[in-house]
Amino acid sequence: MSVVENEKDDAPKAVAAEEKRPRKRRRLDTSEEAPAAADAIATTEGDREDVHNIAEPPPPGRKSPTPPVALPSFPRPTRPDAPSKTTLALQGLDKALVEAELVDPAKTLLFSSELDPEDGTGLSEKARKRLKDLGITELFAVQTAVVPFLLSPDQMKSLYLPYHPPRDLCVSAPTGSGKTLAYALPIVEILSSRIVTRLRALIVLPTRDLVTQVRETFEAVAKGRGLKIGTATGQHSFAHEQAQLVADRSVPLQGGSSKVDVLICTPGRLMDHLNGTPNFSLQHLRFLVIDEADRLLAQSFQDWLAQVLAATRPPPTTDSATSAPSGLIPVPSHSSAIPRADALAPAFLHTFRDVPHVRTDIDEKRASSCQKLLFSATLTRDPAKTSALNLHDPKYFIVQTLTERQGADGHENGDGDAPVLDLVMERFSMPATLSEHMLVCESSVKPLMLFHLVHAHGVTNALVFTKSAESTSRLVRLLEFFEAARAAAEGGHSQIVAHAYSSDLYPSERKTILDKFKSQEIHILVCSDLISRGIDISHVSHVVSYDAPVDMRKYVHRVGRTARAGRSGDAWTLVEVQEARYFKTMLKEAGHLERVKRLRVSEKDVAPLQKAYESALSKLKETYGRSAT
Ligand SMILES: Nc1ncnc2c1ncn2[C@@H]1O[C@H](COP(=O)(O)OP(=O)(O)OP(=O)(O)O)[C@@H](O)[C@H]1O
Repeated sequence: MSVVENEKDDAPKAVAAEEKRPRKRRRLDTSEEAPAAADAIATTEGDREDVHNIAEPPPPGRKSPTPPVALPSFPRPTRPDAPSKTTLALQGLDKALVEAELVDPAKTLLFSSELDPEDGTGLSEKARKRLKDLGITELFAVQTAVVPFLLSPDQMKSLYLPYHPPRDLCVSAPTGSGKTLAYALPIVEILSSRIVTRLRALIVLPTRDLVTQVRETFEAVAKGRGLKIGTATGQHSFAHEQAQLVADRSVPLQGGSSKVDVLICTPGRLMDHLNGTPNFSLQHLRFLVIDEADRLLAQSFQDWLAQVLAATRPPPTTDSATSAPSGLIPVPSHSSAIPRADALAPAFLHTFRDVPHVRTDIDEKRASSCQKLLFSATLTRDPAKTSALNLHDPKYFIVQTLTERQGADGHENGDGDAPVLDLVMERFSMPATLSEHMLVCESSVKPLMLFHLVHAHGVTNALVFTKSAESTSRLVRLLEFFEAARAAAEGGHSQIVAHAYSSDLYPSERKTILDKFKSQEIHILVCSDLISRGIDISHVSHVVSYDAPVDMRKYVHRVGRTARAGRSGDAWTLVEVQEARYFKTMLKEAGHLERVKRLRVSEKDVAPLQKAYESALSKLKETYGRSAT
């Protein structure tokens, strides 16, 4: 009984189980109908509906008809197109860099000497007048972008922006395009509103010579604006510099005690003051300029960048630091310094000793007001280097000739090249007024080739770059012997005066030599890469790379010593036969090979100089007591 009952009970369950069990898969029909039905299957949406219709199960009671003839066929998966070079090059880049604003180097902005809010420069009447006195009547391309960016809107002119920190700025613009004025002008404009002196602008440069040069620009622009400008390069004793930079060193002052508004310095000396000068403080910095940024970011000297950035930021406010009552900002460890309320930067006010700040929910976060400005003709795109700067919402400007790849608006054309691509691929922009040549020759005839070029082109204002201080002095001696031999043989010739310029010289000697070169008492300055960056000598008509530069950055900076500020200039590179392939590949990779024309010099061309040259060579051998070639 129980068995029957059980059977009865189980029956519906069995049916249900049967229903749940998946139907047996129908065998694919391979009958003759199949191809016809398969033809009906297509890949369009409409056709797919047909496929579903075919696959409908037969109505109940009917014998199963021919099952679906085939599974729908879909297009074979194909490999996607390989990503373009552009896509690959832009991978992993900072969004800000990808969205860089392109500036046409030909763009200029004429400004009137009267205040004109319409021109969008943001320049005050005083600044316009000063520029006019300096003979500057228009802004160059890089300045048309950077000056308004830093001067407008109006709130950006504040000395402190603790609740609304300013955007940082990265600028890549060709050599001689006026980058110095692009940052000096807005800095002077903004700092001129100050009442008390604090160290508010720090300009870091890689060499002493550049510090001197940038100081001259600042002094020229800031004349009559009441700002104090200082330098720190190690040229003077440390104590002397300390006395120039800091007013009171006797007691520690929390807000520092600066005697200058603007400090222009090399990173090494900056570190010395940061670590060794009492009351030297960077808490009030409104501007941190890193000129020749790619070179300076490559220098890890004493981890200078990290230390400088740390000194501009307010110290953290952790409750665990002291036994301050709950809700009160603890007194930081350096609280032994004497506070002066007005001397502390707003973002540092919580460090004010003995005046605890009651923290509330409506307290706004205060940040450093320091705006970082990076400049170079060969700006790095290395994310590792730029990330160390901790840039705040950076804006990039790239001054670069519009190529055929790009539209007039600077945005990419059909082939997908973004404006930033040239920077990413290290295809640096060169001055349009520069003409470039290379001369491939045996290393033994390089001096003769140089002398030929100098005389054939009547060169009297040239920089000649060599690979070392030793080859600099040998070349200068040889040129002196050559000029003397030539004058003796031919008589009546005015001689070319050459001088070596190297780091072995004392700063005062270097200044004298540069001054003589500027006044054209010296016609040719033979040097190493010491002055290949940044140095601005307007009348340099020729740059000769006597020893070919080893990388593109060096090439760009060397040749950029001529053709500055819209003037024309020539750059020649002497390339030894065995170096030619490497040099050309370097240019090609930088997309620059077509710009550098080949120069050919025949034996006939140099024949008139041969005798004097041989005489000079034997004199040099006597002097050095060994082979001179
Ligand atoms: N608006 C202007 N009008 C006339 N001359 C200018 C203007 N701006 C800059 N100059 C001049 O152009 C020259 C080059 O400027 P600067 O040295 O700033 O170039 P740079 O872009 O910093 O070059 P580099 O990359 O080689 O350092 C300087 O002699 C400067 O006085």
